[in-house]
Amino acid sequence: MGYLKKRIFAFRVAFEGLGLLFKESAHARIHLLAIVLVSSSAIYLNVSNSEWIVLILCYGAVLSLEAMNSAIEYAIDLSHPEKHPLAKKAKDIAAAAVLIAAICSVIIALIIFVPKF
Ligand SMILES: Nc1ncnc2c1ncn2[C@@H]1O[C@H](COP(=O)(O)OP(=O)(O)OP(=O)(O)O)[C@@H](O)[C@H]1O
Repeated sequence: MGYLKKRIFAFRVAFEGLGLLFKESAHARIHLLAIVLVSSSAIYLNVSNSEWIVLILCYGAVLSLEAMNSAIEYAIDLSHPEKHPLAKKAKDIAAAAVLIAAICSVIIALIIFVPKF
């Protein structure tokens, strides 16, 4: 496979992964709904460019960590389908990463939106 074909293939599988994420993870779909609702409010309340940049960084952080969380869950289920305390730790800590980003995003959204009311 040539260099360009390899790069195009890598993009294609990454987009396939994105499709899988929203197909298989209810949490990812909930995050997407939250993004649509927050963005609609941001348009309605005419937030500034810098506020948009912070919101988009939050969207990226939450969705990326949700994708990593799902990938870690699949990797653990593949490598160790039986119950194991380390599998539990790995999955719980991966879920905590999403939670941290989500809590920070809610605080940021409050800082941006509350003064506008
Ligand atoms: N192999 C395992 N050994 C021990 N505990 C596990 C194991 N698999 C899952 N668990 C526990 O069950 C919880 C839920 O795991 P699961 O893989 O079902 O993810 P989930 O949170 O339901 O994510 P999703 O909704 O995206 O499927 C984990 O956070 C962990 O506490």
